[in-house]
Formats: sequence, C-alpha cells, structure tokens
Amino acid sequence: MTEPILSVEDLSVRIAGLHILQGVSFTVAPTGVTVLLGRNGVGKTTTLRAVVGLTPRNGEVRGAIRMGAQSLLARPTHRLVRGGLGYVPEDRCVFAGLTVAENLRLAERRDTSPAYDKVYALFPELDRRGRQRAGSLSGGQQQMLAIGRVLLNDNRLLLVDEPTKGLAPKVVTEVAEVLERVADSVPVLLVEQNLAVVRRLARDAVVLAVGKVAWTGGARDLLLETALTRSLLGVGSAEVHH
Ligand SMILES: Nc1ncnc2c1ncn2[C@@H]1O[C@H](COP(=O)(O)OP(=O)(O)OP(=O)(O)O)[C@@H](O)[C@H]1O
Repeated sequence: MTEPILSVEDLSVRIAGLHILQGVSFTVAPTGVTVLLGRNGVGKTTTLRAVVGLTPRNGEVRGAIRMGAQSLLARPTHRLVRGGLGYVPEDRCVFAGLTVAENLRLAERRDTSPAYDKVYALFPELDRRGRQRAGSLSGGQQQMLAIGRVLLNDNRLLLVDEPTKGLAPKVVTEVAEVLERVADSVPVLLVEQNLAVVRRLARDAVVLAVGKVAWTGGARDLLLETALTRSLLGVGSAEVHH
C-alpha cells in the first residue's frame, strides 16, 4: 500500500468547553481527491482548521497529525504553508479592496518563483481581470482567485473547504473541472456538500458524524448506497445523480 500524504490519528478538538472532535482518525491518499463528508455542524471545517493550525486560541487540540513523516501539530500555520500545505478556506478570504493581481502578488514568496503560467493557464479569467477589485468579482471568480492564489506556490497537499458553496450550477461545474485538473498533480482533501461534485471528483471518502468518523471507503461505493447516504448525510440518491 502506498503511504498516505496525511494521517490524522485520534484527533480531539475542544473549543469553548465543547468537545467538537472526539477521536477522529483517517488518512488521505497521496494522489487524487479524498472527500470529507458529514451533516452540517459535525466538524468538517474544524478538522481542516486543526490540520492547518488554525484552531481558535481558546481551543485545545490533541492527537497526532502527520504530513508524510512530519508532525504538523503545534507548528505555526505559516510554516505548514511553506512546507507545502495549501489551504483554501470556506469563506475564500480574498482581499476585497485589492485587485486580482494584487491578491495574487500577496501570495508570492521570496525564496521561490511563483507559477503564474500555471495559474493563468488554469484560470485565464484571473489574467484578464488582473486590474479588477476582488470585491467586485462574482462568487465563482472569487473562488477561482482563492484557489489560484494557493497554486502560485508548490503544494504537497491541498485542503479545500466547500468550494462550490453558494455558487450557480454552471459555476459549480466550472469549479469542479478546475479542481479535477488540479488534483492531477496534487492530492486534495476536500469538504464538499454537493454530491454530484463528490461523485465526479472523489475517489476516497471519510464521513464524520458528531465528532467521529462514521464511515471510510470508496466515494462511489458510498454514493451508490442510498440507505447509507441517507443515514450518514441525510440525502437521497436523487441529489447524488444531479
Ligand atoms: N470557534 C468556535 N467556537 C464555538 N463553537 C465552534 C467554533 N467553531 C466551530 N464550533 C462548533 O463546532 C461544531 C462543528 O463546526 P464545523 O464548522 O467544524 O462543522 P462543519 O461540519 O464544517 O459544518 P458545516 O457543514 O455547517 O460547515 C459546530 O457545532 C460549531 O458550532
């Protein structure tokens, strides 16, 4: 078996007295997309934040998180990012008052040359809209900017939190296409509620239920099991196939 790129063992997160994650363990394969699923509020975002060192200061994280042989816990986020952990947060976090080009420039690093060619090949619109203020972009364009910014630098693993949330169906498809191409060269841990996108992109699935892992296996196997998706995710097969 190939070594996972990420392994999470017995991860426990408490925030403000709430035991949000209660011993979560899973691995992420070194290629392709692994999807992290679960109903609203089960702790998907909390899991990604713990991996990238962004648990709120009043939170407490226990367990082990490793990328390759390297332990990630207790390392500051900027070091993790420099070490090749790319994070695209749920709220996209683009700087609304800055232009597209300025948003990208902020991600440049002194020690490596930014891969503008790669980013503009994936997102020609970011090139065309370089002088537009990011705040005036559509939701889909902001999502492309948030992903493009991370791809300027080399990554060993990408964490992407609900990239299609709130987007129009046509834009959802565009974002899915881009992520599919991105995942050809870098493994992705994806939080995604749109099961058609999951079906298209994900090979492996990890399902959380109230702070614990309830199921792991092939994403397509999961989606074929109507009773399982209904009990774990609260949705029926119609939503999977659209
Ligand atoms: N900073 C915080 N302070 C208090 N509670 C928090 C904090 N962050 C998360 N929680 C709680 O932890 C639980 C898990 O939240 P999280 O955002 O990780 O869930 P999720 O699975 O990503 O949900 P969704 O699908 O709705 O985005 C929720 O009940 C949430 O209210």
